[in-house]
Amino acid sequence: MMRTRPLKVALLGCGVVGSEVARIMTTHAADLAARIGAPVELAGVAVRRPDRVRAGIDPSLITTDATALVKRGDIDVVVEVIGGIEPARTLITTAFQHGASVVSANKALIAQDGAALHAAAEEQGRDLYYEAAVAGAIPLIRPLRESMAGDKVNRVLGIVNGTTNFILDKMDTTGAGYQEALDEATALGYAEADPTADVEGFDAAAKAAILSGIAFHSRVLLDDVYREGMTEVTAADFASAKEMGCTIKLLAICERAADGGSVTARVHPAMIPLTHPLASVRGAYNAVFVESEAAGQLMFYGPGAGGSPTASAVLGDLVAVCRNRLAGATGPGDSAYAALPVSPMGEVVTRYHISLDVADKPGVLAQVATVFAEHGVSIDTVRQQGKDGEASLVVVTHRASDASLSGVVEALRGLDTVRGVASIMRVEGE
Ligand SMILES: NC(=O)C1=CN([C@@H]2O[C@H](COP(=O)(O)OP(=O)(O)OC[C@H]3O[C@@H](n4cnc5c(N)ncnc54)[C@H](O)[C@@H]3O)[C@@H](O)[C@H]2O)C=CC1
Ligand SMILES: N[C@@H](CC=O)C(=O)O
Ligand code: NA
Repeated sequence: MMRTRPLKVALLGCGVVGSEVARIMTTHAADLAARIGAPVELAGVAVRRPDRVRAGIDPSLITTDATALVKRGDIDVVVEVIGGIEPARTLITTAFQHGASVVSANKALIAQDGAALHAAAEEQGRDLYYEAAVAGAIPLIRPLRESMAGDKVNRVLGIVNGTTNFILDKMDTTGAGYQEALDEATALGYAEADPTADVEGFDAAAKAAILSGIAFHSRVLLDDVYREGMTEVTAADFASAKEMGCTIKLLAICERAADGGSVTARVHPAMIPLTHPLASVRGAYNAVFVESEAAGQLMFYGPGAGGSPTASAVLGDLVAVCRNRLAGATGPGDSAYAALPVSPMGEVVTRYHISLDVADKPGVLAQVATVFAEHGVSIDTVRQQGKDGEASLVVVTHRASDASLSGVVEALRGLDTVRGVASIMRVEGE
């Protein structure tokens, strides 16, 4: 039966995502009410620039005082789409204290303060949902938290940042320059307020921390995630990748150690074979593989960024949280009981593609090969191209630990015949 008294929603932030949340709430009001069992009313919209024209939003709902809005006491759900750590963190905490549940898209905040925010929600008997925070529209948090709650996840691997995938895709397929592609991604609403978060891998690392925590029922913080961005990926790297039948993607990889006693989480560019499903993930799309003991391999794919796709995930959470409120219940909260430690990057084992500038003279190849052998790193293939006394040497290794590879690189830099290490890239997905 439909309840007549509406559930009241406060929207914090009305930018790329917030404006789409407001639009869908208005245009789909009747369907949302039918699905929830009560009307959902936009009761206030906190913005920074009140003079801006906001189509479809009653101007009387607009306020610049987000704190007063979350303190009103009659708000059932606060939707936080401001982004950043403060004032978002204080506003969410205040919302719980004043009886509201919270839906957020804020991966930076959840990765940093998720445990404290979950505790605040639990203390007040309220919900904290954030499906939009990881991989935009793709249902990933709830499948991991709920659908897979009876299974044992061993690995989560994928593309979780739309902006960088958009840029890398453009660089690879159209030869576009980095800045040009980034400007386009920003104009399309994919990039963070400060796109450094995207291109330097902080956004993907926040998502990897959230995913690892949920997948492995452990506390994984942003600082636990090894991070390399994609700003140093060059056209030459794409050319090398092509020669190997690969392309380059910024990947997030969260793994349980073989002995089950620890986990690792990392974000870095990697070469992947063109035949791998991740290679055909284009534009701002994301795709994530989840490997678990009972289910085997699952793939989640869809739009990872953009106002409307992200609003879809926010609205899904809003419906879930509203249903919980009507039932007088809360959804599943934080789960970190396994408390698995996070191992350092040195223990990660994978393959490497190393490009060296070397002197083009007899014995260099043997010298280089000896360095690899001395560090226990086995070589898969070597390709050499010589020109005017200089040569480039491309070495692809078998699986080796990151610590061993670092030892190799340091030793190579010490060789007179090695003029420079032009690039080092991990090779995944084989
Ligand atoms: N744009 C996207 O594709 C996605 C964004 N997200 C997340 O969603 C959140 C919002 O992102 P966007 O909408 O893209 O950002 P945006 O920058 O377009 O919108 C944020 C809005 O919040 C407003 N704001 C800032 N401080 C405020 C305050 N104290 N009170 C009221 N309003 C305030 C800003 O003026 C801006 O209009 C971020 O946490 C972001 O990481 C998550 C997934 C995808
Ligand atoms: N800036 C982010 C937005 C979605 O999370 C991205 O590009 O993926
Ligand atoms: Na999602």
